[in-house]
Amino acid sequence: MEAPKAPAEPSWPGVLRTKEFKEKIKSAKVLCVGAGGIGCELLKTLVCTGFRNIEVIDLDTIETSNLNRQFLFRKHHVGQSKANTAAAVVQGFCPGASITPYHANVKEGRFDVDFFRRFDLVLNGLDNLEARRHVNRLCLAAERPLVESGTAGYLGQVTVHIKGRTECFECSAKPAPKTYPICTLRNTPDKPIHTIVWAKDLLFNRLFGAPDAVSDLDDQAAREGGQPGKQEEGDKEGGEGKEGAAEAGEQSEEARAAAASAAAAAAQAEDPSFFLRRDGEPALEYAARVFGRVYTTDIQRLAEVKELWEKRPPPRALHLDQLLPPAERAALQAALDKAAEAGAGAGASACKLLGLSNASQKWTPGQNAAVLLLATALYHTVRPSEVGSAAFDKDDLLAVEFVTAASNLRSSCYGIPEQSLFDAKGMAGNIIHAIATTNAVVSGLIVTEALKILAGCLGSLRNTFLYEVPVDRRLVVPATAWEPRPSCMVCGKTQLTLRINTKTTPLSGLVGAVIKKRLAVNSPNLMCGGFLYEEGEGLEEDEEAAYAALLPRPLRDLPGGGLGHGAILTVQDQSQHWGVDVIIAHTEDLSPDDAPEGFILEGALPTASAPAPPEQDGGKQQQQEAPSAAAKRKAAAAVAEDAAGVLHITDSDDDDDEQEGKEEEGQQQQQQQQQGAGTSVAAGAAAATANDSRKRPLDEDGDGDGAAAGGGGGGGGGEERGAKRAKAETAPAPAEDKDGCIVIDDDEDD
Ligand SMILES: Nc1ncnc2c1ncn2[C@@H]1O[C@H](COP(=O)(O)OP(=O)(O)OP(=O)(O)O)[C@@H](O)[C@H]1O
Ligand SMILES: [Zn+2]
Repeated sequence: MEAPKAPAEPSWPGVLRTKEFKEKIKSAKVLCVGAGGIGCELLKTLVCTGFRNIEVIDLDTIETSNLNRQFLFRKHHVGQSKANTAAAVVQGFCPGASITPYHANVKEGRFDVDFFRRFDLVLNGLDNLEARRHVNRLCLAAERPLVESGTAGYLGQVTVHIKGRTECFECSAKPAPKTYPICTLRNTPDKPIHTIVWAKDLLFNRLFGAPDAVSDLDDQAAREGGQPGKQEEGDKEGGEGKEGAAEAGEQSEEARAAAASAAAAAAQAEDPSFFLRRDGEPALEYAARVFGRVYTTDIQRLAEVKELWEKRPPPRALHLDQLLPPAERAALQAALDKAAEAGAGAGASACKLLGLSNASQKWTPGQNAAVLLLATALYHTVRPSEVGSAAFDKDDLLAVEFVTAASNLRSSCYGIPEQSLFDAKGMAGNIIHAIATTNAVVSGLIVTEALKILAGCLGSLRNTFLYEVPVDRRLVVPATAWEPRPSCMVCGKTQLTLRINTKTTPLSGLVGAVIKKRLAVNSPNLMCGGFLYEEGEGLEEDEEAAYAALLPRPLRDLPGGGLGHGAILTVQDQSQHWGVDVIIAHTEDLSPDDAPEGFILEGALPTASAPAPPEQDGGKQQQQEAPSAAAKRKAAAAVAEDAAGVLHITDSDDDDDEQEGKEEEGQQQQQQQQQGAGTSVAAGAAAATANDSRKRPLDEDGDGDGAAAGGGGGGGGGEERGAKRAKAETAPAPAEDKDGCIVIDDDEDD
């Protein structure tokens, strides 16, 4: 008799019950990148599942604000390395495990392809695109499977990336950096986010940041008279401000012309040294001088540019003496002296000194002025070494106080509603308040997919999405893991086209905005004919100097024939084992609306134009995924199948219309909530900076699956993928327990 054919793959989830597989879990080597909200849950879930060889990388230290959800950390850990602490704590409750921590950036050279090859699985719990893209490239180079994850409030997702079998992380387009028209930020703000971005990116940097930190915003405005500028927010590296994206390109020609005259007027009056504290100048007097310039004279000058105010009221200047009479300013001096005596240092807080203890209560204009003055003076008095190099950090209380007060004062000039410290912090830091349960569910899903990979059950792999209100009655929606996209610039073969003005764009612009930010290249190596430019470890000093000297030169005037129209630039990154060819297309007619970043990169990439806020994308995605009634029935069964061993949240019977109506209503509300929320997941393809509880769902753009606006490159392909996501499969449902949960029978089968 012929022997029955062995199944190509072990059966899922049955394989979980075998002794061999349990041994396999025990000996598997796992790399976790990130020990934050998802990472803490993940480490715990891994050891509870039986994994015993884990290495974890995280560059950060523990903040008080992490403690509400990063449950491995306690108050006494604040300030310590997340990786080291997480490893020690997990080791504490699972002494049999070997947990190796690295308090480091995953982009460091030591985490190279050989490092990645040591692992069976790579699991990401990161919060920014740049690091995610870097890990993706290393996993491809090392041929190691990657399970990616992201959460934002109640939203979350887990995706599986196996070279040659499923999409790589970069097959789907990711969001382009959000842009705000600079003329709006500088001259005509009309939303709280505009004044917050102005306070954070312009005024904060101008007073406390590195000398070049603000030049992007200032120079560009002066040069171009209001061309939209980049605005990247979010995590350490990137993020997104929700309202900005939709605004890029809102400006009419007239508004731009008016902005040009305003910018020219401002540029004329501009003397950067004005904002520096003079020798011997008392800190509070300096702060008052800045106040007078920013909120009195600058506003008065702007109000006089008539063209700007044809369709809106002009701003009203503020006068410090009216807001803060001299007696009150004297009290500020006493508070400042007290802080200096106490050696307040990094913990200095203007609010504490002023008794403003309720972070949810809006301040009066006088209180805003007091906070602004005191925060500025505190920087100079108790944190002087940081002046000239500070960068805004949402976890730095003094920085948040300064930004809140500075933006509120500007808002009151323009009749924009002021914000509480709590809300301003959320907007400045692009915070979506993290939900511990979402992180826990996501970590469970990561481990589920990791187990399937380890077991070789590749046919059972799923990308899974968590929603805030049921989509088709489901909060957890699985989809078959998508195939790689042949045109992907990372795992496939594609050439990109870069439309850029090669006469006026310097090499520094190409390297910074295109190569590093847009392409997420870590250590660029650029070649074209006789032209060569390199960065990274191992360069001699004279080489570094020679390359640095090329940076200010316009592209087409570079040595070796230049980077003019038709040139093919080969971009390589040794640290990522990755490269791509970029065809240069010279163009002089890029409008700020079409190319807010000053260039257009085409190919298998998102375009920079009109990126949609993730919240909106989330909504669109849900709409697009709303399947037909037949698909719904299938989907219910698919959930049952896919949820085996994971979660089962909804029943599949009683298919009544009333319920459907409620769900639709719920979805609409969810979309509205997401679109209208005062906080946002940061976008920022390369930048990104989505800090926070600022969790980013990886598909925040949504355009990779044809759902979102601005998805460049593969429209048709995108739709197909969207359809795939919605596609459900049928299979017999495993038995449920009385709570509707499907549980794995954990009995030994021997
Ligand atoms: N390049 C990187 N290398 C190593 N770790 C990184 C890198 N980028 C981000 N991380 C880590 O990924 C983790 C992401 O976790 P999470 O999103 O919870 O952020 P968080 O900073 O802990 O939270 P919050 O932003 O709300 O304060 C962080 O601990 C962060 O330090
Ligand atoms: Zn790819």
